[in-house]
Order: sequence, then structure tokens, then C-alpha cells
Amino acid sequence: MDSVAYLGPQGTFTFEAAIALFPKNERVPYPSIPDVLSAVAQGKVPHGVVPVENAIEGSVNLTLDWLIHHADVPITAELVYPITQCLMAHPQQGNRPLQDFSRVLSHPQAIAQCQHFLRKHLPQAQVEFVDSTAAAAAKVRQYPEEAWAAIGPRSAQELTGLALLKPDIQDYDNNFTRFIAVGEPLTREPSVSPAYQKSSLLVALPSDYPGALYKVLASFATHGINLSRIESRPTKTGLGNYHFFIDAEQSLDHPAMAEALREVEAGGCQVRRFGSYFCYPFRQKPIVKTY
Ligand SMILES: O=C(O)C(=O)Cc1ccccc1
Repeated sequence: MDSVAYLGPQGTFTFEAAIALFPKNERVPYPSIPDVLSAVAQGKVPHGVVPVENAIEGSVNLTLDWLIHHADVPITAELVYPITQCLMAHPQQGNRPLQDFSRVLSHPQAIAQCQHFLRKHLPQAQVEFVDSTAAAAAKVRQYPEEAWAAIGPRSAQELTGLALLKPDIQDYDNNFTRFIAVGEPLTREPSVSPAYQKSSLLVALPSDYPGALYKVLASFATHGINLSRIESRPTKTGLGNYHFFIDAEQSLDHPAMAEALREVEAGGCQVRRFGSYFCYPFRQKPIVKTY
């Protein structure tokens, strides 16, 4: 069975997303987002799952930049998945008042989603960023004597046997994250039904002149294509140089899309196509305890 690389270890949000997108496949944890994308790009695994955007904190720039600069892999599916963060600690530290914790560990996106909570309840705690929420939980588990806490999903708390200090600590409701699958096309249906088809593109403008981006947007508009996301990322060639990561709610082989892209390219833009794929809205949380 085709295996799936995901941002691990077991118990990350990406682990849950990988279960929802690839319920029957073998899943292989990788310690970082670049490791997942590179494993797929190098053909070590046919599929990968990584986070790409969060409703509160925005883009996962590491994912976008690695896709743009280092891993030439198509996007094959998207999952929109609800995120609830909990605060956990070693059972030996479970009765400690929150304000006495000296350190809080998590993935930068998770820390960013709980800024207000941390300022209010753990103002003394030093923040330590790690590669994933479940890696944070695993590290806290290794240091029973330390007054350390981790932020992450309930599955990480359950799998590591940490004490649950407080559930639902994210600052805003409606905390959703988009995860993408990359690599070979999906051979089986995920455990959720698709909502609609979309495409992802990277558009580089020919040069900096008035209306360059406007012309690109106009081509999509005149062909009736709805853009659901436009993210400027530095090209890394100099300050102020950007290209645009664009999501369009249309398949690449649709005639209107093909015509819009022909126009954009005729205008001198370079367009990279990451592929067309289905977006799967989350319906029911997978049960991770049994995995
Ligand atoms: O570290 C994880 O659990 C991840 O999957 C990355 C992440 C972190 C915070 C919100 C969504 C995804």
C-alpha cells in the first residue's frame, strides 16, 4: 500500500489530517515540513501531507517556500480541518498553577494561535519553538522535573500520556487549518467527501510596472474565475521582489481557466501550475486513539 509522509511524530494535527485524507494507507512520520516535501520530491514516498494555511495565523510560509524553491511536487488534495489547542504538562507537574510554568513549547503556528491565553495565564513562561506540536509534547514528557508545558492537539496529549491542564486555549473560535496532500494522485477516496475543485498557481510578473498585477487579476476576472487566495511571497532575489501564490476555484483544464492562463502568459508572466485537486471539508474528527 502506498505510504504517506506527514509532519510527525504521531499526534500532530497533520497526523489527524493524514488519517482523514488517507484512511487506509501506511503513514510515515517525518520531523519537519521540508523533510516531508523533500521525501516526496525525491520519490522516497508517493504521498505527503503538510499544513499550508491557518485561519488565525495565515500562511505556513515554510510550506509555501519549500514548494516554490525546493520541492517540485504537485498538490493532489486539500483538507480543511478544525484546530483546537490544549495545554498539557508532565503528570508530575499537573497540579502546578499555570503562572508557575517556566517554559511553553510548541510549533510556531500553535503558539501564535494562543498569544492572548499565554500573556494572560503563563506570562512568565519562555516560549520554545519546535518543529511540531507532538514533538513539543514528547519533549515535555522527557523532562518530568521541569515546569514545562506544551501546546497541541488532544491526540498528542492522549498519545504521550501528559496531563491535560486546559482544553480549547486558542484565542479565536473557527480555528481551521488547510492541509494539502502532495505527490502522486490519490488512488482511493479519503474518508470525507469533496466539496469543489480548485487549482494552485505561482505567478511571477515580467517586471515591476504600474498595473502588472492588476492585469493578471483582470484576466481571471474577465473569464469568470474566482480566486480564493493570493499570497505574495518574496522571490528571495532582493528586497521588494515578490511572486504570487494563487488559488483559483476552477480546474486547470477548464476552457475558461486555460484561456485566462494563456492571457497571463502572453502578458509575459511566468506561471507554475501546482495542479488541480479536490478540496475536502472536514466533517468528523477521526479517532486517533486506535492508531
Ligand atoms: O505541529 C502540528 O501539529 C502540525 O501539524 C502543524 C500545525 C500546528 C498548528 C496548527 C496547525 C498545524
